[in-house]
Amino acid sequence: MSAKPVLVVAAVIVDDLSRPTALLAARRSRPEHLAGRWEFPGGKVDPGETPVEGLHRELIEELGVRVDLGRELVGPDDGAWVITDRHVMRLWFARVTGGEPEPLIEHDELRWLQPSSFFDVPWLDGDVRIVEALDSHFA
Ligand SMILES: Nc1nc2c([nH]c(=O)n2[C@H]2C[C@H](O)[C@@H](COP(=O)(O)OP(=O)(O)OP(=O)(O)O)O2)c(=O)[nH]1
Repeated sequence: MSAKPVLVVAAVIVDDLSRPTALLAARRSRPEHLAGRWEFPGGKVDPGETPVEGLHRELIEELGVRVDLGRELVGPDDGAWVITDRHVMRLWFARVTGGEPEPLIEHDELRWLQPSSFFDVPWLDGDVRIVEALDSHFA
């Protein structure tokens, strides 16, 4: 029997929640096997945290920003997104309300991407279908 998947929460940070034209992608700097690949900022939920609490904490730790959350990007796997054989991810749209995003830990570069350049960067394998699904949400 396989173990229960670990929940990862992440943000699709956009320029405008009601009419997004760009999202903020982050390049991982570690661990080595993920370094150089791009992802949605976020991380694992800690014991005792709700997913939304965990997401706010991760965004402060990783990017130094506070955000307003929009709606969840509901996925096809019981409402979430299976991203690896051990992790399942939930994502929310978000808009920065405090601070300027910086790659503080885990990342070494951030980039705003418009739909025409979504695939200019090499996403983590599990994120590819999420980025594809996002296209229809952008102006
Ligand atoms: N944050 C994030 N993780 C992703 C994405 N896509 C994807 O496959 N993953 C994988 C990478 C990792 O194996 C796992 C999340 O782990 P993480 O390293 O971000 O979690 P964390 O910040 O809590 O880190 P740690 O304390 O365990 O070091 O999910 C994504 O878009 N965002």
